[in-house]
Amino acid sequence: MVKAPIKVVVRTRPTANFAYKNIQINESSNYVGINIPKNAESGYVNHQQENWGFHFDKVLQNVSQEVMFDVCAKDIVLSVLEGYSGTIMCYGQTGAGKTFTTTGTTTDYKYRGLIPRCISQLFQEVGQRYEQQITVGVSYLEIYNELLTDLLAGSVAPNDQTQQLAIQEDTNGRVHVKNQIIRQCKTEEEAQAMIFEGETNRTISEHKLNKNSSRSHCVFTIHLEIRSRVESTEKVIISKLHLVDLAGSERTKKTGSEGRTLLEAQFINKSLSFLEQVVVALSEKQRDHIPYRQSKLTNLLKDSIGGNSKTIMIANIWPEADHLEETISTLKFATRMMKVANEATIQLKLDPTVLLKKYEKEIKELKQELAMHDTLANRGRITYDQYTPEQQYEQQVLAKKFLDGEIDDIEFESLRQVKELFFQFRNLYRNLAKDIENKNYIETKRDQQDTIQKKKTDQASKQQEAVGSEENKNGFGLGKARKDARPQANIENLVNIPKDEFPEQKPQENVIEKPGSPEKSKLDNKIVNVDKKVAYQDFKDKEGKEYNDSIVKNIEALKEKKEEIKQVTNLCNDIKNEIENLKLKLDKKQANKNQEEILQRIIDEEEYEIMQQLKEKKNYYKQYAQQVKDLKSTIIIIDQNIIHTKNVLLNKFEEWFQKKYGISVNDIENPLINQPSEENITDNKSEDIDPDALAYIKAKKKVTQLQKARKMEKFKN
Ligand SMILES: Nc1ncnc2c1ncn2[C@@H]1O[C@H](COP(=O)(O)OP(=O)(O)OP(=O)(O)O)[C@@H](O)[C@H]1O
Repeated sequence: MVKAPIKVVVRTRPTANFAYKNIQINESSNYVGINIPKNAESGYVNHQQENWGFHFDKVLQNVSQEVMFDVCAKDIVLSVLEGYSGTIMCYGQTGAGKTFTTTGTTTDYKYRGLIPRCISQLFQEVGQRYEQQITVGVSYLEIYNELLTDLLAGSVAPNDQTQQLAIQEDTNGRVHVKNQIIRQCKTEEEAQAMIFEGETNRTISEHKLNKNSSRSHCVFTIHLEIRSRVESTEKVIISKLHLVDLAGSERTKKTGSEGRTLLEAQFINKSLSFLEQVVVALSEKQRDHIPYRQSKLTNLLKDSIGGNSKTIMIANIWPEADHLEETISTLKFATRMMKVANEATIQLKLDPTVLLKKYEKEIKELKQELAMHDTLANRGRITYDQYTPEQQYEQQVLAKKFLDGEIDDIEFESLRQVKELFFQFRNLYRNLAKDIENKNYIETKRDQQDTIQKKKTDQASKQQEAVGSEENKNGFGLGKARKDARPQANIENLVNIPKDEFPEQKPQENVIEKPGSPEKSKLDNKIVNVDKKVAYQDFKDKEGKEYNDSIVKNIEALKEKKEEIKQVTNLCNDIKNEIENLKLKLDKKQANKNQEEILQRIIDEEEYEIMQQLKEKKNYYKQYAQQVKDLKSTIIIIDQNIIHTKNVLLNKFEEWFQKKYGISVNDIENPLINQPSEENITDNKSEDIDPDALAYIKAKKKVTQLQKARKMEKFKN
């Protein structure tokens, strides 16, 4: 942002009748002095001012058009190409050389004015700025009797009401002219042609002082749109260069205007006096209201005077004795103008095409993200802190359930959770791999022991057979009788206590029992007489009742909670679908918008209604999702309670069994009866199956999975 006062350059019109007695010009000190001797008719006591002295940024006398351009326009053109808007305006009495300065003459090339010279320089610069794509547009307006006329709109009558254009301000306070024609010019020639087109359409009124003088204000504007060719951005720099040829500032009485011309002159003076008021207001620091809206001229030049433009005013004076008053008036106004500070800024706009592409990309990415977050229970609470040990355990339980097939789906709440779950899966995989290794080791050991044991048993049988034949010979036949006495049904009906749930049996490597020895007989008798299932049921009804009841109660509660979570999940899904539908509706509405509506973020009633509904549904979704979350935690807790109580019950049963029968439950090797197949076990049915059987199945399933994993690992290696 550059804050700088408006620059003022004084240009004198060359004349053979220069008022040397009255006007003193010092170009090196940029000074203009005026002396008007006191009127003798005013008497001895005369307060009439005699001398005026003015200092300006530059005072130019008898300079060429080229020098004029170099001093006043060259830098402004360059800064317009940088993105700053600029204004060069010519002010002065009729005939002082405003049009000559602004447009110049068509008779001689060297007399061309600022507008054609600016166009030339601009196109030269544009041709050299390869890294930028610069679009040049031209507009030409005339303000005549407070009416705006577009000089590029064909030939129009000066006061044709239908040609009225409107001055508007956008949301950034930038001034625009509605319905104004901006001709895009690709070449310098095209742009130069616009000057002539405008000139032919310019309204010229007959005037007493100068036939050619204009009674209107003319604003020629070069519009630039600068895009970078190097980086892809939706930002477009927009800048304007106004070249303003103001109407003559002379007073009405002097022109001797009559009728229609008088009306014109009043309008001119009015709009110039409004311009003066704006300048006065801006030059006084304490003034906060600037009366821009009083006239079309001040409204149109709002950016140029006290706004965000780099502005130069050229005060054209006609240094002849006849025009001394007008000269003083022009120089006074010019001095005021020097007190006005402008704050030049680079103006940007967003290119709708690039912006649309960017939005499309953004929408795509957001949709992906949304899909990820769709199940997010509480969107506002995404955090990226580390999971606490409790949370990690929760995720571990979830991962286990998923691996065990207890749940088929995981509702992710955040990316953080996805990450954590991945860690947990890895941990589980590592642990399982270790387990498999250990189990394989134990199994190999067992096989070895079994082989040794088998060999020994075979030997013992042979010996026993030998003894038996001896006994038969003696008429006892005990061996066979004992064998038959073992009740087969009882063996099969032994209680279905999973072996895995009891402590691992230590391999009894050194126990070599002689068949028929007293210890072995005692053990065999015990096994034969104990029905595990009956014993376990008996235990559960009496000593283990408290634990068994707790398990039953928990299983009931689990059932209830599972039903509840099912219902709330359904509700959640319904709301999710409703949200999806509303979003689709909203997308559709937004797709039907035009670019202006998108840029101005215009929302109609229906869209607002959809947004409200969406907000409401999202709140409901949050509540239900929270309920699901709470229920899940409850279910996990109940599940853990069941497992824990079951372990306690089984341990107590083992103690009780040992006490009662003198052996461990594990000493009885028997298959489970009515063993449900793994395939038949589903979450829904699991509550109807004996929990112990279920635990066994799960354990078995786990081992199978471990073995599968092991195989897979071997396969991969
Ligand atoms: N610096 C100059 N060198 C040569 N001729 C000039 C110069 N300034 C003005 N003139 C001549 O003076 C005449 C009046 O100038 P011009 O039409 O530019 O005045 P103006 O201020 O624009 O008047 P109006 O307010 O009527 O538009 C023209 O013939 C123009 O060629």
